[in-house]
Amino acid sequence: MSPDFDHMPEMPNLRNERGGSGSNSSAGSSDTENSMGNTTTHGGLVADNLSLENQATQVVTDAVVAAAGHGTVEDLEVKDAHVIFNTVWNDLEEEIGHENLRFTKELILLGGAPGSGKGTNSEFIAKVRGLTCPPIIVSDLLNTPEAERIKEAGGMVGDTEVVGILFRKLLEEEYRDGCILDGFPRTRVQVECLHLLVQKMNQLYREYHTTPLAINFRKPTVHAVVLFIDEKTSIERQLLRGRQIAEHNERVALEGDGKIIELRPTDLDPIAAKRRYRVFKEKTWDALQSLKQIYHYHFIDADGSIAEVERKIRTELDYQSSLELDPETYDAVRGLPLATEIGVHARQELVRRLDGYELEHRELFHKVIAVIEQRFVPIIQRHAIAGLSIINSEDHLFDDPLALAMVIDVFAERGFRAVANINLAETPDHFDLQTGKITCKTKKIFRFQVRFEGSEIRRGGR
Ligand SMILES: Nc1ncnc2c1ncn2[C@@H]1O[C@H](COP(=O)(O)OP(=O)(O)O)[C@@H](O)[C@H]1O
Repeated sequence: MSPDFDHMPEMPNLRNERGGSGSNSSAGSSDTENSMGNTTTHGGLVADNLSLENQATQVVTDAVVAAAGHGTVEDLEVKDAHVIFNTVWNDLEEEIGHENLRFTKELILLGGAPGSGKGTNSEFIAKVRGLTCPPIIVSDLLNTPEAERIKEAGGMVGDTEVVGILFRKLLEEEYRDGCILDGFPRTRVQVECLHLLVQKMNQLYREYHTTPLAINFRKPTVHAVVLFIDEKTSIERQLLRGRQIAEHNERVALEGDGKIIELRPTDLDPIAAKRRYRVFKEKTWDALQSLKQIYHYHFIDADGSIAEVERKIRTELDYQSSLELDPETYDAVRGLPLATEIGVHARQELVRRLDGYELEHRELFHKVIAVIEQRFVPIIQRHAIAGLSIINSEDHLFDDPLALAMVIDVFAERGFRAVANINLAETPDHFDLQTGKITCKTKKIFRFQVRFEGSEIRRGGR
């Protein structure tokens, strides 16, 4: 196995192959082409589809900024969350009494970008889960003048306020069997507060388990349902909602029948709608993803018609419950990504990686692009009909694994599917007449397979 791979960053579609001296690797210099891909592989390391990026945007809370330099962002957020949680919890306990801290049995956390369909699908999800109470729409709970002002600007209300109001709401009798939380958690601090709440609920369950009050303290279950849409769809749907509500309110004003619905300024202004989506991406997305490590996690690709999304939600919820995995088994596999999730994210991650190359490795990136343009593209053009080119290169540029990853990503961005192999070809270099020992020279050959839609040529004769 090539030692290069010991230090190789994660990269997509990169294979390491060791070819013996008999391999068909082209030993010539520069880039060569080959129309047959018959490489010999000997137990090479395969590192397919691994992501290069590890650049998740960090959420920085006010407290973190204030305390900068005293620990990691995560540590500080956990501390923040403990302070917030303990304050809220102690207040509640004092106000209503320990044995009245009766929370819900089943929490369904409904998350997703603005416009992803949380409001649209919450009734359907309630039906599927057999819940009759209305969803708790967290942003509707936040209606103090200060909170309204923040919401109108597309920002997020402070964690202390959200957690305080929400926990109080969750204690209402009608949510005892379960409830849908539309729009919580939205930050990592809120995720931490949720963990602490679930811990307390579990403690209460254990405490009252063998007492006559046990029915009020059932073991909680938590499901996270995450609806995924991209930025463009998010903005389109926010604006669509704005138009629908404006039309509805006009009708109500004209006919005097029905109720005026609150119209969010961000639903009328494309720039504000975009800002709202960005806030979601920076602060909420990672927080939602982290839920899959702990709770039942349902990722839904929410692109498509309302009926299609409903179908996906039903399939996902039915599927997970029909598996009836033992909790320990489920715990063991839950951290692995779902196939649907990977497919949907692939494009976004590619964009993020490409932008990262331009920002952080500009010189190498432009060298790679130049090689592709000047040496690879002419070869590919000659194989336009076959839709497959195999290009061998000995360019030392590719000694850097990042350069190989760049080739694959650039091709992917342009609609090609590329795979890179490294062949180590050993050619006899020296023959010792006395001992009979042959010394070989190892040559590294980078082989790129580039696939694309070939051209249909109608054969003559008809
Ligand atoms: N699958 C869908 N296809 C088309 N429009 C949708 C879909 N889901 C929701 N919408 C529309 O998008 C807008 C925003 O949906 P909403 O449920 O209010 O999103 P959220 O609560 O996640 O912000 C609404 O006008 C809704 O009718």
